[in-house]
Amino acid sequence: MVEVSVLGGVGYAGAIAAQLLYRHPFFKLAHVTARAEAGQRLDDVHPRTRVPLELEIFDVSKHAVDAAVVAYPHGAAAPVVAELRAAGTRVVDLSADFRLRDRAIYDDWYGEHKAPELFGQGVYGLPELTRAQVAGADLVANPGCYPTAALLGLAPLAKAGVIGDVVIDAKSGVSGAGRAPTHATHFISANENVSPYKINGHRHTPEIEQELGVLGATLPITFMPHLLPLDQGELVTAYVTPSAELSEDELVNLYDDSYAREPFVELRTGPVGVIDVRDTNFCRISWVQDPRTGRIIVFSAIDNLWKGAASQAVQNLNLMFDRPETEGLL
Ligand SMILES: NC(=O)C1=CN([C@@H]2O[C@H](COP(=O)(O)OP(=O)(O)OC[C@H]3O[C@@H](n4cnc5c(N)ncnc54)[C@H](OP(=O)(O)O)[C@@H]3O)[C@@H](O)[C@H]2O)C=CC1
Ligand SMILES: CC(=O)N[C@@H](CCC(=O)OP(=O)(O)O)C(=O)O
Repeated sequence: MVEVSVLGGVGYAGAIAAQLLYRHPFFKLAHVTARAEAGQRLDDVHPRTRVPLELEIFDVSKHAVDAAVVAYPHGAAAPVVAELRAAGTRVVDLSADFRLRDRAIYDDWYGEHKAPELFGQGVYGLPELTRAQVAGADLVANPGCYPTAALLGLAPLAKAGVIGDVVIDAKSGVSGAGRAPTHATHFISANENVSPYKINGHRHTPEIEQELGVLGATLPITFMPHLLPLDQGELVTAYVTPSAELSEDELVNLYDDSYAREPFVELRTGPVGVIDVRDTNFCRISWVQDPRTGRIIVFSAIDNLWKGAASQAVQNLNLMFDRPETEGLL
């Protein structure tokens, strides 16, 4: 029995990670931590999780079990991940603290790194692209929600070296912003509204550029997020100007070669919607080619809290512990 602690279990992503691990046939959810709500049960704070465990204040001597899912905000995660790693615990970190490989870029977007000795040691945990590295990793950096959807949608084109230029239009439900409400995420601001945000630059831009670069597409991207009046769900529409002409058959082959055998990628024709992947680890992808401009328009839908965060963390844990990748997720 492999024991797992979930840190930050009252956050939106942490609560779902705990919910999935509590019912997982292989892992044992040993501890769920929180600060202000310690002493309460998780299912009192988040009834839908149906996890009757008492929330505990983090204590590395108790909570450094076989593995941990750290669901803290970036900045807060790094020092705790360092403590867990020093105790030998294998970690999936949901924050951005170990996703980037260029320290200057991290510091620019997030501020000074709080565990510099571990910087760059996280394996980027997008299993469809980095499965082999995740399997042997002790520290997995779970991707951001927008990068998950954008990279899965674009990877076949990036690997084929045919992205000349790309504009990524992205939309997310409000849970993407976490549990603490702000003026922008308050019901009164978000309801009946669709609005772009972080219009002068979003920190997922360098993350997407980094991972597209790993796939062979090194280029500056345009990325623009929007807030939707939904609780969960995320849709990316990527407008790709190809650097080479591609026939319909070639495009079909590129996407089939990448994803035909992927358990959590659903290739579709026609429009995709976030409701179709709600509360699942699936990413639904479709594309069209505009015959007038030649642009390839790729659609990619995920649940930001699931494939964009918590269920992807469990997919990564499955790989790290040599379990069937879909265990506890279908
Ligand atoms: N929401 C999403 O769609 C996605 C989130 N992520 C990432 O996952 C992580 C968790 O996100 P999410 O669940 O949305 O966030 P939330 O804000 O909902 O939850 C974060 C939790 O972390 C705890 N926390 C906050 N600050 C600190 C701190 N300084 N020290 C210790 N604990 C702290 C809080 O617990 P307490 O209340 O007990 O203090 C809080 O409940 C973040 O890094 C986020 O960027 C990644 C992809 C998608
Ligand atoms: C709607 C909304 O606000 N979404 C969040 C993305 C959440 C996410 O993926 O977070 P990290 O990369 O920080 O882990 C945002 O745009 O900041």
